Amino acid sequence: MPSVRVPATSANLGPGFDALGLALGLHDELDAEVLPGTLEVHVTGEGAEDVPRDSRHLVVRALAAAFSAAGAELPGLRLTCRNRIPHGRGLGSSAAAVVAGVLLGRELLAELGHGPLDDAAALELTTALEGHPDNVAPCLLGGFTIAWTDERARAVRLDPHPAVRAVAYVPEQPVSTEHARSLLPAVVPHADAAYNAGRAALLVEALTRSPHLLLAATEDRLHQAYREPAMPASAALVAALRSSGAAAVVSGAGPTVLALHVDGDPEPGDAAGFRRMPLDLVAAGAQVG
Ligand SMILES: Nc1ncnc2c1ncn2[C@@H]1O[C@H](COP(=O)(O)OP(=O)(O)OP(=O)(O)O)[C@@H](O)[C@H]1O
Ligand SMILES: N[C@@H](CCO)C(=O)O
Repeated sequence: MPSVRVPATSANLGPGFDALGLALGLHDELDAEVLPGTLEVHVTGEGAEDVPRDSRHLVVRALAAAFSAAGAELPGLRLTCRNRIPHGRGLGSSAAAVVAGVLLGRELLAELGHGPLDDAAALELTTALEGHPDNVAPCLLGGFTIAWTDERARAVRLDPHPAVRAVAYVPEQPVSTEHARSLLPAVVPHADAAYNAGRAALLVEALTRSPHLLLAATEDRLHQAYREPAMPASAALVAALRSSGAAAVVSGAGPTVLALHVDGDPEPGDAAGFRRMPLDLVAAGAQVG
C-alpha cells in the first residue's frame, strides 16, 4: 500500500510572486490502496469537517489526473488522509494535496504495471492542477525553490542558509487563493515590476548565503498591498513584525504571515488573533513509502 508524506510550503516570500517557495516542517500523511468497485475517502485532522469524501476530493482528482496522463482508468480505492496543514491559509495545503495524489497515483500505476510518470511529468501535472508552480515545486523537491514556466513547468532547488528560521502566524479564518488572486490587477506599474525583480534576485542571495539581507530582500509591491482588504490583520502584523526587524511576508496567497529570522536574533513573539507556529525549513520534499 503506497504512502506519501508531503510538506507544507510558503510561496512568494514577498517579492517572488508565483516563483519562489520554501518547504516547511509540517506534513500531511496519506496512503492509498486499490479496492475494486468502490471509493472510500477517510480524513482526519485539518479540513476533515469540510472536504468532500468522493471523486471531488482534491487528492482523488489528482490521482485521477495521474491515471488519465498514463492513459489508464482510475481503479476503486481506499484513500486515507492524516492532515496537519491548515486549509486556505497560505501554507500550500492544495499543493500538498495534488502532489500527494499524483505521487500516490504514480506508485499505484507502477503496481498495476503501467509506464513510469517521471519527475518532470509530476511537476508538470501538479502545476497544471494547482495553476502555478511555486508551491508544488518545494513540496516535490524540498528546500528553497525557484520555479518558472516556459512550454512546461520547471524548477531548481537550492539549500536555504542553515541559520534561517521561520515562524508562521496562522489566523482562524481562511481566505481562498482564488479570492486572493481575484484582487490582483492585470497590469502593474513598470517601476513596481522593476522593484520586485531586484528584491527577488536579492532574496536568492539572502536566503542562501547572506541572511542579514532578508529584511530588504522580502519587500514586495506586486501582490501584498492589493490583498490587504481581504486580510487587514495579516497586513498589520506584517508591518509590525517588519518594524521590529523580522523579515515578515504574507505566506502564499495569505492570510498566514511568515516571519523569517536569523538564528541567534530575538525570535518574533506571539501575536493576538494568530496561532504562532515555529516551523523548520526542511531539506526533503515529498517522500513516498
Ligand atoms: N488535504 C486536502 N484534501 C482535500 N482538499 C484539500 C486539501 N488541502 C486543500 N484542499 C482544498 O483546497 C482548498 C484550499 O486551497 P487554497 O489554494 O485556497 O489554499 P492553500 O493551498 O491552503 O493556500 P496557498 O495556495 O495560498 O498556499 C481547501 O479549501 C480544499 O478545498
Ligand atoms: N503565488 C500564489 C501562491 C498561492 O497559491 C499566489 O500568491 O496566489
